[in-house]
Amino acid sequence: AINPQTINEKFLQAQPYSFFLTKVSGISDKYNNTYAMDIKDLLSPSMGNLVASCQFNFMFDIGWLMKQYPSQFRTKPLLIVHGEQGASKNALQGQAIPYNNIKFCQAKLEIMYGTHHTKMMLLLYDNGLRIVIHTSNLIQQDWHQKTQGMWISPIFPKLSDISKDKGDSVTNFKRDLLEYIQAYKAHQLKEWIDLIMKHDMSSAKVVVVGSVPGRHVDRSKSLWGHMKLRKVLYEHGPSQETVKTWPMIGQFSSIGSMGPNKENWLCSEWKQSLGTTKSSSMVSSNNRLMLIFPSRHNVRLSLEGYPAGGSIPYTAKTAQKQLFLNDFFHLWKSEGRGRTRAMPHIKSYCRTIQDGSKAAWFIVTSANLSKAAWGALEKKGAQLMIRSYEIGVMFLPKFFEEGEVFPITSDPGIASTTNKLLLPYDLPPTLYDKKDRPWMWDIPYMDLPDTNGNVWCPF
Ligand SMILES: O=C(O)c1c[nH]c2c(Br)cccc2c1=O
Repeated sequence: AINPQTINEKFLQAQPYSFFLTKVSGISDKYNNTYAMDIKDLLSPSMGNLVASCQFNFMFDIGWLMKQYPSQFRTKPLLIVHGEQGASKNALQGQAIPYNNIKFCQAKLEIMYGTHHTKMMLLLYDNGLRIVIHTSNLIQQDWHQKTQGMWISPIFPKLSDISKDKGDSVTNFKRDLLEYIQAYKAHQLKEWIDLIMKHDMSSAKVVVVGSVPGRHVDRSKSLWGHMKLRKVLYEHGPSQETVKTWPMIGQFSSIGSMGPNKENWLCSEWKQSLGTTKSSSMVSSNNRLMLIFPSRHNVRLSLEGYPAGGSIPYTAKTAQKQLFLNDFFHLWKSEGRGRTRAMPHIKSYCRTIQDGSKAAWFIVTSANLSKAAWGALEKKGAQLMIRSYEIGVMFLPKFFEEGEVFPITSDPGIASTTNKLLLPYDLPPTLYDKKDRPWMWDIPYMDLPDTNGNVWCPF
């Protein structure tokens, strides 16, 4: 049905990829009625009769979050997994004083500058368990006028006790999800680990790509970050022959320090991982890397205006050290999804044919373009150092019975009448104008007013 009327119809229409964007206030309904979910849709009784939930995230407004649950679910046990320490940890716990159903789990962050970026919902119903892996903070403005992504699992049924089958899928979704959650080594997560073990996730078609802080060596080196991506592409990726001229695309809402030049990390180890193909990890330098990141004018003309930039924390100090990135930048454009003015907080990566009609793989994740998120090889490649917790899911054609590549589109109308994977932005990407610059959140923009007639003075 091109115009689904119920949450369930919307969910069914988006299968088998089950990749949605968040609803955006202020754009035509036709861009919100299909392939888009609001947080209230996710938590609605139509999705399942909630028994308990677990919310992994970076930023929380607990009062607002509780209002997103239907009233009958607001007293169900809720575990909040966060990365706050000290005073901000106390402040977060202070927000939950009125709610005696809320417990906390502090993810340990033992490496400097690491953060708990992971955004994931574990939703336990009376008839099974659903996982949502997404990109939105649990604050109102992350669900208002931004482009955010989410993968919504089916309801995984309970394993029949007698079944010896451990309930995993061909993509080892369950094994990888358990390995990720076990890496927290947090006693508050034990009951959720036990619950995951008891459910049948054999229908999961996506691959988990997560990051946990640490200096990972030997077998662990390929469990996380861009080395997990490299391993998955080496085993399940496209043939070198098929994609040898295909560009790689990174799309994100913040950028870390890339080092002194593109050879330091971006176009060496990171690009090598994105460019890995079945049984071959060489990537020819002529494979283009295109980076989609909001420009100053993207932000100025957005629905939120300059304040959208408050969630695009790229600093002038970091930008100044890496002007080589300017050759890679492309605009945020999402005419197909009606979201050109809904600034991206989604992070996604893919490899597509130049004309944008096919993709070899697609990832939606919490991970921005940073060594902290994806990891940096150290000790001559013997260890992968990751600072932050991240999680995302990877779509590979072979697990969706698609040949070697996905047909893709950015037009929901086309997606609804074919089985094409629907992307969040327009392809091919559009280079910045000569004079445009990447958005930086810590410098003033006084010369031109934004959508709401305001200027930006971040002091
Ligand atoms: O992973 C995320 O969601 C985010 C991480 N860091 C942020 C900073 Br620093 C400032 C403003 C927004 C964000 C943000 O949204």
